[in-house]
Amino acid sequence: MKLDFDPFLGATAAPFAMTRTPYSIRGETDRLTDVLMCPPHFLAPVPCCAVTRHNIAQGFVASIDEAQRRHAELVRLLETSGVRCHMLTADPALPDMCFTRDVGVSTPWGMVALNPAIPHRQPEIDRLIQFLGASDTPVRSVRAGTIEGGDICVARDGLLLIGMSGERSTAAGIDDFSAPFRAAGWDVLICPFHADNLHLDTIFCMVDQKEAIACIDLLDPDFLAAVEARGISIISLPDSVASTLDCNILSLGDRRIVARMDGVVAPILRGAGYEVSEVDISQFAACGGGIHCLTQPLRRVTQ
Ligand SMILES: NC(=O)NCCC[C@H](N)C(=O)O
Repeated sequence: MKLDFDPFLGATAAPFAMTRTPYSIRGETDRLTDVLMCPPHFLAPVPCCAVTRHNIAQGFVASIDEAQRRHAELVRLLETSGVRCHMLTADPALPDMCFTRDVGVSTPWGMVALNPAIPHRQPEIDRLIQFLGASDTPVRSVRAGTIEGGDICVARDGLLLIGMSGERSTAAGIDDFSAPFRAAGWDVLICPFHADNLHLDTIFCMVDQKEAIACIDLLDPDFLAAVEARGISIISLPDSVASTLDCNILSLGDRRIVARMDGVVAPILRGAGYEVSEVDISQFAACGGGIHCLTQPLRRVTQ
């Protein structure tokens, strides 16, 4: 395993892009073939984000049985859709580890192990690196600032979108993560938003190469204008879906979407011509994460 791809920054970024890596993603809505997940055996509400704090105050206690059953349904759905699900081993000391999205990102040049801002999530990075050690994938680590995967959207070839609440992802972390993309000539758009919304993927997700769903009133107007200027149309969602994790969908590619059961997004996307499968994620949503957070895509292929 190669532990860094800093040498491929700058002028040499493009040649590196030509090398083959087992795990690689150029676009968030390309066909998904491999995903990294972790069973929620030790899921517990940690008061580290606004949604979870609210639910704890309402008396929420996680039901592990229910969470395991729903997670297994998500895994079955992905596998029957042709996606290989790779599993991390759950750890009683890591109650948020089922939200694999936040610890790593697959890029055209290999995997990036991120740097979570929340201390109890830091050890999840070691588990990711251990998992990747068994593959031939180059792995680069973010060393400056903090950045979490829920804020990163490798939207499509040449376009990277990053959310910056300043709490989970900071300017220094974003600079470090995005350096290879910039060096390879990608457009990088940064979206400031309120930290109560935790991550960009609670209020913005790509559903196709040229379409996204978004809580437009919670997003920076300049960011939205820049996204639209790049030919991406926005399906507008009400602000209320940020806390229900309804916007937090997973694209399987080919206009196939996995969405929250009984939410507002599934019927809207069906109406827009998408094939939508639904999973009950209420246990996870109460802990601050949805389907996008529960899945870390490792490999997508262009359609
Ligand atoms: N991408 C996401 O929005 N992930 C959800 C993470 C929830 C977890 N309780 C956290 O606050 O880190």
